[in-house]
Amino acid sequence: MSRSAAVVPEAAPAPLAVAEHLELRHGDHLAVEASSFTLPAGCVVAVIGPNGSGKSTLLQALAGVLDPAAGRLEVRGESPSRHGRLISFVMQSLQFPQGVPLTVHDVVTMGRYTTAGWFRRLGATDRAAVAAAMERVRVTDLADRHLDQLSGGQRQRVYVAQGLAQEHDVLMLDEPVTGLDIVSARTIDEIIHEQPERGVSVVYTTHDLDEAAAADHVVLMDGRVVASGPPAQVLTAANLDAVYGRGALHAPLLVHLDDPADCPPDRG
Ligand SMILES: Nc1ncnc2c1ncn2[C@@H]1O[C@H](COP(=O)(O)OP(=O)(O)OP(=O)(O)O)[C@@H](O)[C@H]1O
Repeated sequence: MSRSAAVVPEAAPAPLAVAEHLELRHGDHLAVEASSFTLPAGCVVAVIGPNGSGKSTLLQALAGVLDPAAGRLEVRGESPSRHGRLISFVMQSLQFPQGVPLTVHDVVTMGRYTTAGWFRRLGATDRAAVAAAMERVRVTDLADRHLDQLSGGQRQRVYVAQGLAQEHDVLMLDEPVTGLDIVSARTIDEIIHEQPERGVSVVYTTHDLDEAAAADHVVLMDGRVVASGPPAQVLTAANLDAVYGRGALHAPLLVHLDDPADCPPDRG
């Protein structure tokens, strides 16, 4: 008796994050009004919007350092605060304290402790992860310099190295290329886009429309999530007019859309 193989529908990949009527506050200030969206996993997600539109606030909530004021937010099916140690979060370099007497090597190594455990002695694997991260962002030659002796752009690269050294499978970066020279910005951009092939999901904020257009998924913000989806659906003239003002920006040329991303389809 011949048996035909049952056709099992492929399960939809689990999203990276799901928000329903999410509200975010800093004290009394409502920074992000009720927003609902879904972010795909294994992709590069760019968050874009004007100054003060809530990008950093949203990233803080996704990274589990700011609790929702209302609504629901899940990252990989759980409250993000439960993932604190499983997400690499690179803040804007301006938000880091100045005057801390640490070397570049110390700062990158600190990132590794979030993976290894604060009270554990770091082993060969940890040291290799630190060295590889410093090499990847080209700060190895700065290893013994104090942070205070670095330019803003060099410091920014050190913090990206700290995020990479953690080797978590979610990497969140707040304006990682702001203030970087062309070569450094390109290096960070390459690092961001090589993460999905390593199984790492990336969420990062940017002010650069072309960068957002090159992402797999875009979140457009203006005090709330105005649109969330593939760049061609989000970065439309109508959406950009609504957020930045009529005619202020031109929708980018979305050439990469002929080359579909390997991301799961948007369900947001
Ligand atoms: N710690 C804070 N306390 C009070 N209000 C805050 C705080 N951080 C941010 N805000 C306010 O929340 C809103 C969103 O700020 P957020 O930093 O998320 O914007 P952003 O889009 O990242 O801006 P930018 O592009 O300038 O970095 C702004 O109105 C801002 O003034």
